[in-house]
Formats: sequence, C-alpha cells, structure tokens
Amino acid sequence: MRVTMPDTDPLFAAAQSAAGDRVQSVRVDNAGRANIVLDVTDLDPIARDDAERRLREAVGGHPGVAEVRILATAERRDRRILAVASGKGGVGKSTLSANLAVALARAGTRVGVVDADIYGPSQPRLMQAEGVRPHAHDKRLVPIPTPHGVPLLSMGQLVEPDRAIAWRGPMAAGALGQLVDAAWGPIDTLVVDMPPGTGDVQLTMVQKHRPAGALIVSTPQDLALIDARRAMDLFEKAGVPIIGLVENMAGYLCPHCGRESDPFGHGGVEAAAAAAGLPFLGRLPLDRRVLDAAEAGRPVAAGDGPEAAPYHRLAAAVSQWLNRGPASRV
Ligand SMILES: Nc1ncnc2c1ncn2[C@@H]1O[C@H](COP(=O)(O)OP(=O)(O)OP(=O)(O)O)[C@@H](O)[C@H]1O
Repeated sequence: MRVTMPDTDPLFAAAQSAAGDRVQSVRVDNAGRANIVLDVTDLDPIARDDAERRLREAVGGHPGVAEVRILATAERRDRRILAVASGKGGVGKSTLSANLAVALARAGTRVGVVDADIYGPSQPRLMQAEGVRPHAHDKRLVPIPTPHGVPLLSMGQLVEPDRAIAWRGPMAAGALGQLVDAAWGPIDTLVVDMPPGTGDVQLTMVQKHRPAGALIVSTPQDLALIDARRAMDLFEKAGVPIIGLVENMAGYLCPHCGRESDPFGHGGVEAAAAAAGLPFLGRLPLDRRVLDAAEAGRPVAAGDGPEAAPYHRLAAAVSQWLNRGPASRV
C-alpha cells in the first residue's frame, strides 16, 4: 500500500485541488484503489456530493488509479435542542416557536425548527414551506430551507396534507427520531415545537433526545395553567431544565380605542412560575399583527416593527440561558 504525503505526492495534490483541506489522507492499495478520507463536517448533502464528484474526477484519471473510494467522516456536532412546550393546544406555542427561531437566526444562531406536533403540524405554513416534501440523502432527511434562513422539518411533511395523523406511539417516536437526527449540517440549535400535553412524543423527546432546556408557554387562563403544570412536571421528572415560563396572548391593545385590556386574565403565569420556583420570562401581547403575519408565512420576528421586539428580547434571554447564564426577564 502506498500512502500519499502532502506536498510531495501528486495524487494528494490532485485530491487537494478538488476538495482542499478537507482531504485527510489518500491511500492507494495494490489493486489500484484510491481510498480517500474526506472531512464532510458541516457540509450540506449537495455540497458533499459536489466535493465527492470533484474528488472522483481529479483522482480517478490519475495513472495507477483503477477505482476511487471515498470515506466521509464528520466531527460529531453537539446539537442542542430547545423544546417549546405547552400543556394545552392553541396557546400559541407554534407561533412562538417560529418567531423565536427566526429571532435567534437573526441574532446569529445557526438554528433549525423541528415541528413535532403530530396533532396539528403548522410550521410549514408559518415558515412558508407548505407543500414542500423533504427528500432523503443516505437515509437521512434533508431539512427544507425557508425564506427566513431557518431550515425546517415537520411531521406535516411526512404525511399527506389534511390527513389526520393517527399514529400510535412507536410510529410517532420513530418519526420524531427522523426529524431530529436529520442531515442538519451546520445547524447547532434545534427549536422543537412539541405537541401539546404529555404523550409518547414528549416522553421520547425527554428520554431519548435530551433537550438542553424547555420553554413552557401558557395563556393566562386557569385551565391552560393547570395543563402547563403537567408539562413542567414531565420535564422536571426527566431532569430536563426548564428555561422559564412565557405568558402568551396577555394584554390586548384595542386598535380602535388604544386601551389595553386583559381578556384572558393577568399575572397567572407569573404566579405559577413563582410557585414552581421557575423563572418567568415575560408576556407576549395578544397582537393582531402577530396573527396576520403568522397566517402570511412571515413571522413578525423577521421584521423590525414594535410587534417583533418582544420576540427579539425572548431570543436574547434564551441565548443567554443557553450560553450558561440564567435567562433574564424580557
Ligand atoms: N401573541 C399572539 N397574538 C395574536 N395571536 C396569536 C398570538 N400567538 C398566537 N396567536 C394565534 O393563536 C392561534 C393559535 O396559535 P398556535 O397555532 O401557535 O398555537 P399552538 O399552541 O401551537 O396550537 P396547537 O397546539 O393547536 O398547534 C393562531 O391563530 C395564532 O396566529
């Protein structure tokens, strides 16, 4: 066997001219097979295919090379998961997840979204990726790019639109695994929009995928709060840290008279956080612009209007927590 040496071997030089410093070694065995170790860390599947094709072209034509074999290696990336959970449906968890992810991306975090809500996957609509199916590469799903710079994979992309997802536990858990362990490339933070409640997907999430932290979203109503406590319990029992609680749809600013009112009550989530000894991260107002923007597939956090500000503050608090400080109140 011949092991090529950097600088001295024309074969190594040819490989480097095709794939640069990503070429780690080139070994040619007695049968003329060139075995090339290629570092593909952070390359998306298309860039990786490209690098492999260039290598085959550059090395394959060399005298003495009958076959090119490429062994792709990648550094294992510690991808952290941020679970966004609620006890009850309809409290705005998906809207918040989309806005949080967009705000994190705008602040420079390499973030992707996993829509794990099997009962009502809404991220494809919120992130303007409706009707797009992900393809697989090397048996791993390739996330869909979105106009907001946040790639996405959703349970909704794995089934026909408008078909109720009636999966049993193991199927849902398997699907979650496909979404989380997809070809995320350089993404280092996954915002996971969890289904409401405490079912199989949630259990698999906390036991198998071990989120770095969880955000609990609730509206101020008592019923939503009671369910939120159950969701908190699930994370706490599993030893997943809760970053804090967020009160959504709190305080309504009337567009006609300008007066603020509290249609769903006030202060309940903050009190629940205090009772549980958990941080309260703040209130996100009930704002028609948030709803309209969500419907249009352009989360408000993609813009710079006053309606975006609470989401940018939330993203800053979450980043601070992820970087190992307690999240400050927004
Ligand atoms: N702060 C807000 N102001 C105004 N409307 C909001 C706000 N947050 C969410 N909404 C709206 O409330 C509705 C429910 O929100 P969303 O779908 O995000 O809730 P969810 O908790 O994810 O529900 P589900 O679990 O059923 O998917 C949507 O129409 C959304 O646009």
